[in-house]
Amino acid sequence: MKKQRIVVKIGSSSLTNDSGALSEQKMRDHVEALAFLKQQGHEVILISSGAVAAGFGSLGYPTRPKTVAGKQAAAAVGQGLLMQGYLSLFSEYSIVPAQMLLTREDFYSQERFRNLYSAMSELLDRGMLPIINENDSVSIEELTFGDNDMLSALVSGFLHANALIILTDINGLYDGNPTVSKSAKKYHFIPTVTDELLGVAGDSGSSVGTGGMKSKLLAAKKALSLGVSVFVGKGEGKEKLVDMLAGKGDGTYIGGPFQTQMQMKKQWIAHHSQVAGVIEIDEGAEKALIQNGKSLLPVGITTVMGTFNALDVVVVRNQKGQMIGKGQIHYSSEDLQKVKGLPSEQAKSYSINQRAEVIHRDNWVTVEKERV
Ligand SMILES: Nc1ncnc2c1ncn2[C@@H]1O[C@H](COP(=O)(O)OP(=O)(O)O)[C@@H](O)[C@H]1O
Ligand SMILES: N[C@@H](CCC(=O)OP(=O)(O)O)C(=O)O
Repeated sequence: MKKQRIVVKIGSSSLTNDSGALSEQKMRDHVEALAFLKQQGHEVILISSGAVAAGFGSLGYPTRPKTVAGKQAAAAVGQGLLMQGYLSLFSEYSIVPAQMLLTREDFYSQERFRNLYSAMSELLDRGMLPIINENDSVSIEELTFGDNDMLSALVSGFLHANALIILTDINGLYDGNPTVSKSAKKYHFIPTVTDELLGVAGDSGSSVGTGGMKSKLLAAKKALSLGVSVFVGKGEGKEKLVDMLAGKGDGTYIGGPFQTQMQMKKQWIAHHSQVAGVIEIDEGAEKALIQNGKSLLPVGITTVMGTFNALDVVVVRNQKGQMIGKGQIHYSSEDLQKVKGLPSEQAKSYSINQRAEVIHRDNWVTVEKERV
């Protein structure tokens, strides 16, 4: 099989024993399978939960803490224990893990996003095995991922992974929560994530997991939109991940292998950037952007709303007030107010790169029309 880039996410429930503490036996099983996958020549990125589960006992909590401070303290203790476990187990295969702790903000800023990409590429080029978790002990509550499902989807998208494997304590998605309904039936393959499927996916069944099957499906939906197919399930033994990759896994396959990959920058513009303002364009400019695949020029701009800097991302709407896309802009709002409606020759000295385009076609993403 051709060398592939595989992101594997392991949930807390698949790393802990009945009392909620880290299970060395479970970790050993995962590490053996990850090492085997890597030995087949694939690039492997691990998203591992388990920091809170690993740490709460040492802090004297009887169960997984519910408060933010409690979880952050537990993660601060547990992340070290988790990595200690991985370092020692991977050393048996001469694999060097590299810890990366991320927050949601790392996906908002293009500079951080770019840095993250370079660091990750360097690690992979040098044969390391990145192990990613949310930076729980510093994450601000409103900005947390909460569980690592969405984080794994975003990472697999921006790394253009060939597959995202989400390992959990259940062998896939059922048409009802199987811990509640014994007659629930398993889906082996779903081409896409519909609202109906989201309706049957419930919360976590365990005291250590967060988000349950619902958050896995939401993550799968995001991964599919970023061009990555997903598997959700469980397994045991050295060959479990290789089997999952080969379509022989015990779980649910979501999407297919033929999803198109968006360019990294467009992906960032479409899904991770924060919108800083709105501009309105005339009909000629709309046609040039949408139908002719051209860049947006100052002459087509009719209205500028909000305060933004050059290189921020803005929403573009048409004369009917419909959002038609998003793009990275080459003028600040102040300068765009001055040059809107002007010919390119007169406008270009105000742009960040002295070129006339307001949004270059390479930095433009068309979206389905919606009202803004
Ligand atoms: N429709 C469903 N199909 C399968 N599992 C479901 C469903 N609805 C809820 N669940 C629950 O989701 C749990 C897995 O999620 P979670 O506990 O968050 O795991 P993890 O720690 O791996 O992220 C399962 O153990 C199961 O109880
Ligand atoms: N970042 C947290 C993950 C929280 C969590 O429980 O996530 P998950 O088990 O993936 O549903 C940790 O390491 O404990």
